Amino acid sequence: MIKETVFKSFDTPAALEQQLANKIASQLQEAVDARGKASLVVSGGSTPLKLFELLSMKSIDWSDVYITLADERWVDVEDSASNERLVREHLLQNRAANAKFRGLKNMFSTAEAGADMTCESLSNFPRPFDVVVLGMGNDGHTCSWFPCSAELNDALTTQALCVATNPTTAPHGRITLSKNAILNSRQIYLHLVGEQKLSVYRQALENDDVNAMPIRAVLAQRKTPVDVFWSA
Ligand SMILES: O=C1O[C@H](COP(=O)(O)O)[C@@H](O)[C@H](O)[C@H]1O
Repeated sequence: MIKETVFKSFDTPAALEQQLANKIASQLQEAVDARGKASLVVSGGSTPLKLFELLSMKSIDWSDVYITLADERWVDVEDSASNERLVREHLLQNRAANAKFRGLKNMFSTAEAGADMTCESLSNFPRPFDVVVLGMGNDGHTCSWFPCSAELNDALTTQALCVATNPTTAPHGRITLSKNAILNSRQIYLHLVGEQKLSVYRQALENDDVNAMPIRAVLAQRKTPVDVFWSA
């Protein structure tokens, strides 16, 4: 059984997004005030779009904020499946247009071939990350740590910043930040919407088998605070 830490429940996605955007913005600004720069790691998928839009309108020193992704599908950055495209269209706009974004995809034809360059490009990114926003799939994956992928163990154990993965139950080769990279952060938020995600989350708390549900690698650790934000 994994002991739950902070779980915040909201009646609507809009109420959640409002509060989470406020928290993230104030933590980023505090980081800028304390250290001159801040770093934010965001996830892709369908859940965070409205959050991105709210965040993009916050009045903080965006030119001192560095943003990257928790994972990326190895597709063209214009592709509808690209997480970078989502970030460019929904987050790097309004006031946040001044943020410094570093994507994970590069010119190599596969994630395996491009992984070293992606790790290298993140090597001088401000760390520990100030804020990491994770999502979770209905199979218990987070980032691109898929239960089905042969590279899961590598993603959960390597000291490298990122790893190429090839999920068999989801489309596209991918690049993902490693567990060590994700946990080297000051605050992690897990952003969940809907009853199905709640039920998957509750199931994840039942035991600590990370191979079955990789989100457990985040939920079971106590090194980095994890606040779960869930809305109906
Ligand atoms: O494949 C992915 O899925 C998860 C969850 O996505 P959602 O559509 O259910 O919000 C996401 O967190 C991850 O970044 C993405 O690449």
